[in-house]
Amino acid sequence: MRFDILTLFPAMFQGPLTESILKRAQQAGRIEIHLHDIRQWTTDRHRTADDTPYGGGAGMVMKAEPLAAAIRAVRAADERPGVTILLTPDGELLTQQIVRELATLPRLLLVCGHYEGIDERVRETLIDRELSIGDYVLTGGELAAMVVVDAVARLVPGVIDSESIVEESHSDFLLEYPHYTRPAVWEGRAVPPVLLSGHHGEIARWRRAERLRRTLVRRPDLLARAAAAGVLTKADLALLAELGW
Ligand SMILES: CN(C)c1cccc(CNc2ccc(C(N)=O)cn2)c1
Repeated sequence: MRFDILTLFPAMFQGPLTESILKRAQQAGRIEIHLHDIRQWTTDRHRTADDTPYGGGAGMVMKAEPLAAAIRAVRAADERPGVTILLTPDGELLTQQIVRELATLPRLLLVCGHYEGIDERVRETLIDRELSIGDYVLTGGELAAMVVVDAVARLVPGVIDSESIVEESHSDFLLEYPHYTRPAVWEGRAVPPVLLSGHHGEIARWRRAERLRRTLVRRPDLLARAAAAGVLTKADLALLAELGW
């Protein structure tokens, strides 16, 4: 899978995309990440990529010409079809479902807006999809782009061993069960005995119950979605009834 990132600050990506899993994935050729400095497509002496908003108001808006030229040039750099995504607080909220969908694509172009955003005419003509990583405003789309690359890349085959793809959390809407490892007692706190029992059926039941209980307490909204999606079994519903749901 190929990621193209269009940004005014390519240096911001050193670190998250050049270390650990994403670095190894690139070395192994599972993913390619290409960074593009939008300023490369400015044409004036001052390399102007943003300007004041028509109609007045604070902040700056990213200019259409350099951004459009950059998107078109980057798209043309590889024949694989890609989806061009703008990271913006106004976008569709990113979920694991969307991440799974994006991970099936051959290519993603991520546009990192800055300041107060980008000229609307670029959004209308060249942006295929707008995504937000959460309801908060950042100084730029770069961190949001890194989150998208991280979440999507980890689902690309061969990037992490399939066993450790903890797809269950959030794939059926339920939160994770609690995890423990050695020592069996730590500062006087013992690991739940069922986990040391070796009874795999009981362990599975205990884990499912914990996922339901934690989701009920922390994310009742996810529980409602799980019910609507029909992923709760009769046993789940019985247990949730006992918990007062
Ligand atoms: C309209 N506006 C302020 C704006 C428009 C486009 C880009 C930017 C750059 N900042 C971002 C980007 C993404 C996110 C997110 N939540 O994904 C938060 N902040 C801001």
